[in-house]
Amino acid sequence: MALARAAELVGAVLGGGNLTEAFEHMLATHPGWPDATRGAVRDLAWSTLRDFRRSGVVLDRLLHTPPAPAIHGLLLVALTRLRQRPEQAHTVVDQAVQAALELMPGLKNMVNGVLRNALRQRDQWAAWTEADEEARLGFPRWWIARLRASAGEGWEAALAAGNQRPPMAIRVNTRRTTIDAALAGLEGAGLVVRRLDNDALLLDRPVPVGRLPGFSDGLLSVQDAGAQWAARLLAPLAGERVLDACAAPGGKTAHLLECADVELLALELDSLRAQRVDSNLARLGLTARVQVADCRRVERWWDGRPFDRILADVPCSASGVARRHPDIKWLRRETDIAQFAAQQAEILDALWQTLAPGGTMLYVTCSVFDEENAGQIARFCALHADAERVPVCGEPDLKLLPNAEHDGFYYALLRKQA
Ligand SMILES: C[S@@+](CC[C@H](N)C(=O)[O-])C[C@H]1O[C@@H](n2cnc3c(N)ncnc32)[C@H](O)[C@@H]1O
Repeated sequence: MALARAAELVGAVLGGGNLTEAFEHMLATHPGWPDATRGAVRDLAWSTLRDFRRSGVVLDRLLHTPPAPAIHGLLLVALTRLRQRPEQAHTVVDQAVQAALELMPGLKNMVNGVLRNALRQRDQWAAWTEADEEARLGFPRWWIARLRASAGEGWEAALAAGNQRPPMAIRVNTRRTTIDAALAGLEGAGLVVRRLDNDALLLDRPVPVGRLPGFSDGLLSVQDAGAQWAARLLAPLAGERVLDACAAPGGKTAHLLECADVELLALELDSLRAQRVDSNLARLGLTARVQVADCRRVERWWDGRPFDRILADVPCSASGVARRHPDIKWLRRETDIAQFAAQQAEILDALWQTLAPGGTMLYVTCSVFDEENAGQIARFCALHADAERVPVCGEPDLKLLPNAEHDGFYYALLRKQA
């Protein structure tokens, strides 16, 4: 059953769909699924898509043309499973044939034949993978080239980390508890936790949020450790006017409000996503004004009172979080990067007008590509003579590449001359 449902999800992505949306839709149509089923389907679909091209190179040897997305998805899922559980080969093939019967009965024999053929050539898989850069590194060729150019010598480790299951980190709501008390609570619940430099609490392995003591009472949130730099770096002070220009789902909005009593305006373009900001804040006992707006259309939302601090957590390629959203590897095109960069430039230029002289703006992406990061900030500073760079952790900017502790992020801090 898990195989057929995961195949549908992978097939949806092969057809150009969004993985998270497809999964949410599937859960909505199967409300009775136990946690174990949800987890199994998710794990299989996500790991298949994370293994970009590894199963694809095997299929390329066995099929001249790719079949319909659902069956193509099924073959990729089954090959991924065969790599994960070689000792269960016959069970996996039988399950795949059952899944084919359900998805496209006419292709049952083809699925059986391809998988048995693949198994007969299993000792070749490693060599086929090794000979194909995309399969060996698990990312599209253009992505590898860009990361190599942007990240220096850390590029290969960043790709390897980007193929792993992501870590899980906790943010403590310091309005309701202390870091020490939260740490003790997590350890008391049998979890192994490490406190990082920015007070993010890193779990040794992901757990369902239901296992986090105090989650429903708003003591804790799940937020990647890399994302927990934003509020620290922007460092708002009590009484300041703060703009969070691209806010949903509201992780950083909440963190800013946990740090200081500020007057915060949270803007979000997508009205459905804006509701998630409201619900996150409600769980944590925090308040802000949440407004659905395009932050670039300043004349539509700004009352003319300048902000002391602005968080610009802009839309981006999300190349730093691909292990959480592995459909990105399959769906992004290299030409998308210039489009994101153009959109980011518009956002930065628009928001700058609303920043008070002497105020600071934090630019954030979860991208690992220079064009969206340091290149974007260099462009901005060249155009705005009143912008000065503020060092971040002693460096011009903070470039976090994905690793075992955090996802990939970019941070740059700008001050408007007084
Ligand atoms: C990287 S996400 C923000 C994540 C969020 N800051 C957090 O930590 O939870 C970018 C968000 O910006 C929104 N967005 C994109 N373009 C926008 C625009 N022009 N104005 C306002 N929001 C925008 C997207 O819908 C998306 O929710």
